[in-house]
Amino acid sequence: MDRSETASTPGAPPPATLSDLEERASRRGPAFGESAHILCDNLVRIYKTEGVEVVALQGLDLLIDKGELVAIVGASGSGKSTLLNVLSGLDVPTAGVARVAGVDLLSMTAKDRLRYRRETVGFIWQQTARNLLPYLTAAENVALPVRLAGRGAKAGRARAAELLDLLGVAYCAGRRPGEMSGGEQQRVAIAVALANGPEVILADEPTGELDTDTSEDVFAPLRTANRELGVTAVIVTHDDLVSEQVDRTVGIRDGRTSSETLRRESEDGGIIAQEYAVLDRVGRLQLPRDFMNALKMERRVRLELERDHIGVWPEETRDTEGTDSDA
Ligand SMILES: Nc1ncnc2c1ncn2[C@@H]1O[C@H](COP(=O)(O)OP(=O)(O)OP(=O)(O)O)[C@@H](O)[C@H]1O
Repeated sequence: MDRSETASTPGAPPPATLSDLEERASRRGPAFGESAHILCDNLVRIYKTEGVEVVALQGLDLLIDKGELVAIVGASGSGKSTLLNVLSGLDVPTAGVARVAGVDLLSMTAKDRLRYRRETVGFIWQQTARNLLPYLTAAENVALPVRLAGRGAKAGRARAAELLDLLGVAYCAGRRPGEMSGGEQQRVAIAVALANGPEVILADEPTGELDTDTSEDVFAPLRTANRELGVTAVIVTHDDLVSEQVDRTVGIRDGRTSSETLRRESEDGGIIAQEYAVLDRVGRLQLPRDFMNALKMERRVRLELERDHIGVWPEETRDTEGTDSDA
């Protein structure tokens, strides 16, 4: 049957014209992650060294809303630092989409990149010595980015006083890094990262060099910055104290986001933590390795759609009751 026949069939809807199709396309829902503050869509980063390729990020998807405080966890080599380097504008991904606070990280000019690193994101490294200039006092370290952004020495001094006070290290204002403890240096480092009022702060193992008590002293100011200044915060960490106190922990495995733990307060004031597998846009998910090992799942699994869940069985099992191994 050709189109002219359809058009002339009495009672049949008229065929769609080009302008109908255009109008329908423009009515499509919002694009993937359109409202997210941080968006990574199918992010790939391949390092090439001496002819050898290492795929550090293999199609990583991540959405973080404005004002969230998120911990990123994963085994050594899973791609956490690579991800932070991309988000901080230090490194450029090989493919995919990376957008932070509306800035497209793949198409920035050198000038945009400088402005992005100076004003949109703040960064805190694990090594305390890397965050601060050793010959400047705490107040001078915090004032420096403000002055570099062209806001003047007076504004820099005022901002330093305000932030050092907020983060509980006002008493360190006149000290150089060598005259402060590791925890104090990291709190000053957070003040430096916040100096130009960034929309996002990124921290790579900020408590990694500290003992448990001092670790709390550093995590608390990050939470303060997140809650009181509304800054979106992403913290890469191995520290349970940090990962267990945020509302959302994202697990990375083999260069992809694999699982998420969401925490919420229960009615009796306790914390309920629920672990989820991450489902990507086309329906792929990674089963936790320990689940796969426990049921000897390899290569292929059998799926069955139930009324309110999907059953997943190892290939050879014909357990159609699905009582023990529903996923
Ligand atoms: N500059 C580089 N050149 C080549 N390979 C790299 C480079 N940086 C990272 N890699 C490789 O990319 C993969 C991911 O590294 P990445 O540093 O992101 O992992 P990570 O999860 O941060 O690890 P860790 O917890 O040990 O810091 C690893 O296999 C690593 O060896």
